[in-house]
Amino acid sequence: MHASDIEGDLSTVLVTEAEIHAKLAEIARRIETDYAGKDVLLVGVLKGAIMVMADLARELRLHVETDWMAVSSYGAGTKSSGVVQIRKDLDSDLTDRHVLIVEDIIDSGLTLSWLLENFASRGAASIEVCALLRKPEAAKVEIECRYVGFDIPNEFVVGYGLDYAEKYRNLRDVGVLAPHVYS
Ligand SMILES: O=P(O)(O)OC[C@H]1O[C@H](OP(=O)(O)OP(=O)(O)O)[C@H](O)[C@@H]1O
Ligand SMILES: Nc1nc2[nH]cnc2c(=O)[nH]1
Repeated sequence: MHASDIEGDLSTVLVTEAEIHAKLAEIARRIETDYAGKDVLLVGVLKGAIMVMADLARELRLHVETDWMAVSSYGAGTKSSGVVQIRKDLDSDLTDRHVLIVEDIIDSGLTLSWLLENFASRGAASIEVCALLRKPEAAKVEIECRYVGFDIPNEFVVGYGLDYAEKYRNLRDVGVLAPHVYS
C-alpha cells in the first residue's frame, strides 16, 4: 500500500504539497532578508511542526540552529483544552538569541500565547513566529505572527505534521477528514 492511499480519507484538500513548498520558499526569502547578519534559533513545536521545520530549514540559505519544545493542549481530541503542558523543554539558553518559533498551525492561539509569554522571560534578543496555517475565525487570543503561510477556514485539518489521534501526520497535503473516519 502506498502512503498516499491515506489521502482517500480526506473529503477536501485545502493546501497541496506544491502550494506548501512554494509558500515556504517565499517565507524563507523574507526570513533571509529580515535576519541577514544574525544567527537564528529555529524553535519547532513538537510534534506538529516537524514537517514545516524540516522543509523551512532546508529552504533557508542562512546559518540556523534548531531546537524543539513539546507542549500539548489538545490531548487525543480535536478541541483545545486551554491547559498547556510542557512535555519537553528547550535544550538551548535563549539569552540574547534571535528566536523564530516554527509552528504548523495557529488555531485558538492559546498554545502560542502561552509559549510567547514563557519565552519572553528567558532573555531572548528577539522572538518572532512563523506558522504555516492560521484559522482567523478560531482565534481566542490575537497572536502577532510575522510569517503566515495560509489562512484557512475553521475546520479541523490533518496532514503535513498535523494529526488526528496521532495518525495522518505523514500526509503530504493538508485537508479535512471525511466523516466516515470519525465513525
Ligand atoms: O492555537 P491552538 O488552539 O493552541 O492550537 C495550536 C497547537 O495545536 C497543535 O498542537 P497539539 O497540541 O495538537 O500537539 P501536536 O503538535 O503534538 O499534535 C499545533 O501543533 C499547535 O501547537
Ligand atoms: N490536527 C490538528 N491539530 C490542531 N491543533 C489545533 N488545530 C488543529 C487542527 O485543525 N488540526
